[in-house]
Amino acid sequence: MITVTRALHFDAGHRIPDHQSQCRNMHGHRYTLEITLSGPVSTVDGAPDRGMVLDFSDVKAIAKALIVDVWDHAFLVYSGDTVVRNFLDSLGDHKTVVLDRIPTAENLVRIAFDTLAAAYQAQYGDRLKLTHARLYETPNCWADCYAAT
Ligand SMILES: Nc1nc2c(c(=O)[nH]1)N=C([C@H](O)[C@H](O)COP(=O)(O)OP(=O)(O)OP(=O)(O)O)CN2
Ligand SMILES: [Zn+2]
Repeated sequence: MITVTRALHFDAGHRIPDHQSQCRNMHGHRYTLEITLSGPVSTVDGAPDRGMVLDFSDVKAIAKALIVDVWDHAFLVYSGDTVVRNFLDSLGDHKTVVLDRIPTAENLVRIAFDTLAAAYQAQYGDRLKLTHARLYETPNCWADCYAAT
């Protein structure tokens, strides 16, 4: 089995409301999301994806539509973070994404993985499997989510 990995980048704001240190402040990151799919390499004569598991641009298309375009230049806020939600609401036309969990790297990569696993499955069936997603919050800090085996 071969895997292919595509990296995508986006900028977003967040805060960790109960954090003991500086991450309780509203701040932003340039996130990197890495998507890894596994599957057989196409051997279909004349097929545009011959020799590929999946064209990198097709890996990108779904992740861009469902995660990057939704989170890019948004503020990712926990639904229970009432004070910040009220502030963001007061701004009117602001790109805010309300999440059902605190926007740590761990929770964000889980949301991304679950969203994308369902989408790749819907598009490509059992031919491909999302096996791994990695989300970098900073160049030094990231979280991984793996498919259940
Ligand atoms: N397990 C987690 N720990 C932390 C998370 C997280 O999502 N999961 N998030 C943060 C902060 O939001 C921030 O992203 C990390 O800041 P920091 O530790 O400062 O990361 P840097 O790469 O900038 O490290 P420096 O030492 O400042 O260079 C905190 N913890
Ligand atoms: Zn942060």
